[in-house]
Amino acid sequence: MSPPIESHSESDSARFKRQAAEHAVEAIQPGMVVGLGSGSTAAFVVRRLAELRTEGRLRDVVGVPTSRATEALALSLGVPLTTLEERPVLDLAIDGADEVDPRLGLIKGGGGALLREKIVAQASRRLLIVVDEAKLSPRLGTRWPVPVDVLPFGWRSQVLFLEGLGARVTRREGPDGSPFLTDQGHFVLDCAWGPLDAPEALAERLAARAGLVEHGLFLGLTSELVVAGTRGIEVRRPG
Ligand SMILES: O=C(CO)[C@H](O)[C@H](O)COP(=O)(O)O
Repeated sequence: MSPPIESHSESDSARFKRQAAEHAVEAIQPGMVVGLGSGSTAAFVVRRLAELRTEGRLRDVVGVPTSRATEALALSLGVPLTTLEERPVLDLAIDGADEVDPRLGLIKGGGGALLREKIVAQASRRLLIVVDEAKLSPRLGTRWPVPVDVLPFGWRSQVLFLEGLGARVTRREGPDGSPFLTDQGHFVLDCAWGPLDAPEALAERLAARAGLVEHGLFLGLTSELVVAGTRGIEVRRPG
C-alpha cells in the first residue's frame, strides 16, 4: 500500500529537521550562551555548532544542555558547556517540539526532558523552535498527548486527578517495560485529551497541582519558529 500523500519518508523528516536546525544555528553570535534542546532535531543543532567550531567559528560559544543525552552528545563533539548556576541568563535557546499550533504554542516532552527544557527556555532571552513541517497542527493535542512530569510519590493520585480533568493517562515506560524515569528521576504521564480548546486554562490547572512537577504545554514562550518542509524553510514569529 502506498503511504498517504502528506506523509514523509524517514529520510525526508530527518532532512527537514537538519535544515531547520542548521538555519537556526545562524542566529548564534560569538560569545553567546546558548540553551541546547533535546531530541533528534536539537541534536542537529549541537552537531552544526560542533562543525562551526571545527571551522574556527563560534569557538567562544558555550551551551547549557537540557538533558543528559544532549550533554553527552555535546561533550563527545567538543562543544563547551556551562550550567545555569554559572550563567543563569541565556542569550538564546534552540529546541525542538512535538507539536506546534498556529500561535506557536507547543507540546514538548516526547523525549521526557520537558522540565529542564522549560527551565532553560524561561531562562533564555530568545527561544527558537526548530521543527519539520509534520509537527504543525491546527490545535495542540491533535497529534500528541501532553506529557506531564510527576514525582513518583503519589503518582497514582495524579493519574486520578488527570483522569478527572478528562485525560486518558498512560504512564510512560522504557523499552524493558519498567517506568521511564526522567533525568530527575520522575515519571512521565502521557495525557491524551484530544485537540485542546483552551490550553492556557488547562496549563493553569496543571500548574496548581502539587506533585505535578511540570507539563509539556509551552505557551507564550516561542520567540521564533523555524519550520522546514517540502516548500523550503520558513521562519514564523508570534502574531
Ligand atoms: O521535547 C522534546 C524532548 O523532551 C523534543 O524537543 C521533542 O520530543 C521533539 O523531538 P524530535 O526533534 O526528536 O522530533
